[in-house]
Amino acid sequence: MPRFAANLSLLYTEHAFLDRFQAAAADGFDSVECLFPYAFEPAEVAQRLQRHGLRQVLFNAPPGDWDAGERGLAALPGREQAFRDGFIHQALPWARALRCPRVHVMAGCMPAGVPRQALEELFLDNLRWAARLAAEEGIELLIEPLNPRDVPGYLLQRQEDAHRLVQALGEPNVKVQMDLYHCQVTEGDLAMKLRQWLPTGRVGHIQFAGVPERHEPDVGELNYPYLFGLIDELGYTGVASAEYRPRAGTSEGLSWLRRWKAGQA
Ligand SMILES: O=C(O)[C@@H](O)C(=O)CO
Ligand SMILES: [Mg+2]
Repeated sequence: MPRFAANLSLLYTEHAFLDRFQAAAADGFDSVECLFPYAFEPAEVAQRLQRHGLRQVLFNAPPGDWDAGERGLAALPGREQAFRDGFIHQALPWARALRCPRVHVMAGCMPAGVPRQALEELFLDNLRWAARLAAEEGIELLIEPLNPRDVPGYLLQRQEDAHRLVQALGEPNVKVQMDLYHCQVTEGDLAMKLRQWLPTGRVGHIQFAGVPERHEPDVGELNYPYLFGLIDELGYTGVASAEYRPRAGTSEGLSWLRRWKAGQA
């Protein structure tokens, strides 16, 4: 059975952020992730993890000026220093403090007038630099294709592009974050995509949500019991994280988890 984690930036938003750890543990999760923890102190988040017996499995490196529309800096010309500062002074210390083994590095949205190849080259340079620092601490970096309906203009939209870049980079601690919600919106044919990409060993983390509204996995067009079974069958031993916007209450919407666990017992 995949190890399920709860994304605390999207789940449990009925609670203040620091109280979401307790709520996730009470519902039976043993692992959590979040997007950006930087408004808090690493020690207070580490304390919540410890108090509730949780493992932090992922968070994102600083994405730049989110309110101004930035969605990552790693492929943005002119933002090299900001990316590197954020990685060294925020992402790495946070990963250390939370003993978190993975950091998602967002590429950014394509600026007008810059050829895609130049952006990819810059992305690779920044990733290589960050990957070598992260490797010294046993940390894995992830890159994630995002769908163009939610994040127009994002550099990485398709699984094949993320895998091509990870292969070109050749750093063993850089992998793909395969978000099945984004993948279904952009590409569809999810079972075949899982069969194509999981055996490569380049998928370092999975996330999921219902499509099209990004609610619970049992709401919408996808058949998650089948997909979870396939993920197991393909031998994936990593984490699968619930990254969705609950329709009406997080705990109330966890029947997909209860059903899956009952079926596995
Ligand atoms: O899918 C998402 O939105 C996240 O995993 C993420 O990191 C980008 O915001
Ligand atoms: Mg995601």
